[in-house]
Amino acid sequence: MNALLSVEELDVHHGLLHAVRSVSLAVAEGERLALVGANGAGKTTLLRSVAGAKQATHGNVRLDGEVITALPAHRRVRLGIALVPEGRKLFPDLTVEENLLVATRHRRAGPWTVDGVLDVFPMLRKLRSRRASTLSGGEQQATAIGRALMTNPRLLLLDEVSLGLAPLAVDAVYECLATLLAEGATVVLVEQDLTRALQVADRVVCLLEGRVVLDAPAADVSREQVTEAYFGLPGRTV
Ligand SMILES: Nc1ncnc2c1ncn2[C@@H]1O[C@H](COP(=O)(O)OP(=O)(O)OP(=O)(O)O)[C@@H](O)[C@H]1O
Repeated sequence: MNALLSVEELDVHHGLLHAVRSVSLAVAEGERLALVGANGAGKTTLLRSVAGAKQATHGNVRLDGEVITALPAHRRVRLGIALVPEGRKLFPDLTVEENLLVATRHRRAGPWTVDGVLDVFPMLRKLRSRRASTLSGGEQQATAIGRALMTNPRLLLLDEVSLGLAPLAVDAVYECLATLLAEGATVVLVEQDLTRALQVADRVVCLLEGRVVLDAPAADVSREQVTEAYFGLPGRTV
C-alpha cells in the first residue's frame, strides 16, 4: 500500500504518563480510518502528535514517505495535515467567516474558499457574519471543520466531532461530512459512537491504554469484536 500517512512505533508521553505506546498504523490516500477506544486510550494524543501539536518521544510520522516527526504544526498544515480539535477551539469573538479566514495564514495551495465551505455546510451560510460564541454546538463544529478545509488538507484529522452535540446536530454534521467523504477525502476520525464510526470508516483501529489492539477493515469486524477490543476483553481480534 502506498501510504499517505504512516505512523511508526510512535511513543508519546505526558510527563511520566506513557499515553501512546509504540503505535504503528498507515492511512492510504482516500481511506477513512476510524480511531476508537475508551476514554484515556490515547486517541487525542495520537492525533495531536500527527498534527504536530504534541511532540512524540520516539518513532516517526511520515507524510507521503517523508519524515515529518520534528516539524512544527504550522509546517505540517502547509504539507496538508489539518486537525479539527476536540472542543472545536474557535475564536469566540470572531465571526464564522473570520474563523474560516484565520486558517488561510499557513495554508497549502488549493481550491477551498469561504464560499466552497458554505456550499458544503449550508447551515453556515446565513451565519457568516455571526460571532462564533453565538452559534449552536453543531454550527460551531461545522465552522471548525470548515476552518480545517480552508487549509486545503490532504489529510483531515477529526477529533470527536459529535461530542456534546444534540443528536440532530450530529446527524447534520455527518450529513455534511458525507459530501466530503464522497469526494474522496482522506480522514482519520476519532468517534465514540461505534455504530457511526463503523458506518463511515473503511478501516477501524482500536487503542487500549495507548496500544493498538485491533486494526482491521471495517467490513471484516463485528461491533462485538470492536467492543471486546475496546474494553480489553479476552478473544479480541488483534
Ligand atoms: N495535557 C495532558 N497532560 C497530562 N496528561 C494528559 C494530557 N492529555 C492527555 N493526558 C492523559 O493521557 C492519556 C491519554 O489521553 P487522550 O486524551 O489522548 O485519550 P483519548 O483516548 O483521546 O480519551 P478521551 O476520549 O477522554 O479524549 C490519559 O490518561 C490522559 O489523562
